[in-house]
Amino acid sequence: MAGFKHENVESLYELLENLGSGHFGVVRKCREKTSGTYYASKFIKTRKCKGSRLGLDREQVEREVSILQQLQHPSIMRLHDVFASKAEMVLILELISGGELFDFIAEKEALSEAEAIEFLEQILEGVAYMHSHHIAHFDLKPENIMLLEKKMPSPKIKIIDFGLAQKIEDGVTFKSLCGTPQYIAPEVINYEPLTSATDMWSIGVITYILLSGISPFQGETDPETLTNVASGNYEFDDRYFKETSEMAKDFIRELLVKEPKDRMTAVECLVHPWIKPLNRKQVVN
Ligand SMILES: COc1cc(-c2ccc3ncc(-c4cccc([C@@H](O)NCCN(C)C)c4)n3n2)ccc1O
Repeated sequence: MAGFKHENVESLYELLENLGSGHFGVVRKCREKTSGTYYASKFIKTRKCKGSRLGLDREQVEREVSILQQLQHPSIMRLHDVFASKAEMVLILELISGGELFDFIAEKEALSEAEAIEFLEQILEGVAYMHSHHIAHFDLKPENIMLLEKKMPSPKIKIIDFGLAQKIEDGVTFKSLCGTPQYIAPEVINYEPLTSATDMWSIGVITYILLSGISPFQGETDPETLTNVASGNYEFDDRYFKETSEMAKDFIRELLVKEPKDRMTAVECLVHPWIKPLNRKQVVN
């Protein structure tokens, strides 16, 4: 993909309906005029000056673009083109039409272990790939996992929103207080160095939610949620986990570990017996 285009995005793309919006900006469906291919276009207002509270830092968006340009994996949404003007940047992205995993879970309340494993294996392959490129996402949550198509027998997932992602450099400490309370790891709250293990905590939380429909650390308020995360205390309430296999609980236990270096890596998760059964006896329904 070339560098940033400076012409008007509408010279090359026909802008269509709004798909949604969020902290990141607005996402619109669009159609590339030359090929007729449909994409998603993410419009991001950039700050006019350093002190301004409106818009995102240009460097922050350039970092997201640089990270996306390094990632080509089936589980990670693809960046196709980028436009930049004085006050706005537009990312042209692979169109993902199946909605958020968050909504998929909400409709089903909880998934079977086999369904959860099918999603998690794809998420872990994408995360193992990004970690192998020394990139951490730092905002993994069901809202940032989208389904490529609705109603497919085996839905394909896409990880989106790399707005908080960072290159993890050896010897370079990265700390941040960003993220969503119920998914962030204890080291984020304690303002300690963040690493790829920070993503693995979030995957433990996502797994817990996929299997139960409830969130392990969710409190009545954000401060209460953060206190629960910092304590690392959670339980497998029998009302939601009585049918859950010990193997699945072990998988979660090996991720929701306060000490980052003691958590499973994405590669270790992919060979955990719950994800990759060693024999038929270990296969879950
Ligand atoms: C690259 O970063 C982003 C990509 C996207 C993205 C990429 C491809 C794509 N195809 C369809 C959509 C889409 C469809 C419906 C709603 C949304 C979005 O507004 N909500 C999903 C994002 N989530 C962060 C709430 C996005 N998207 N969204 C959304 C947010 C991002 O920060």
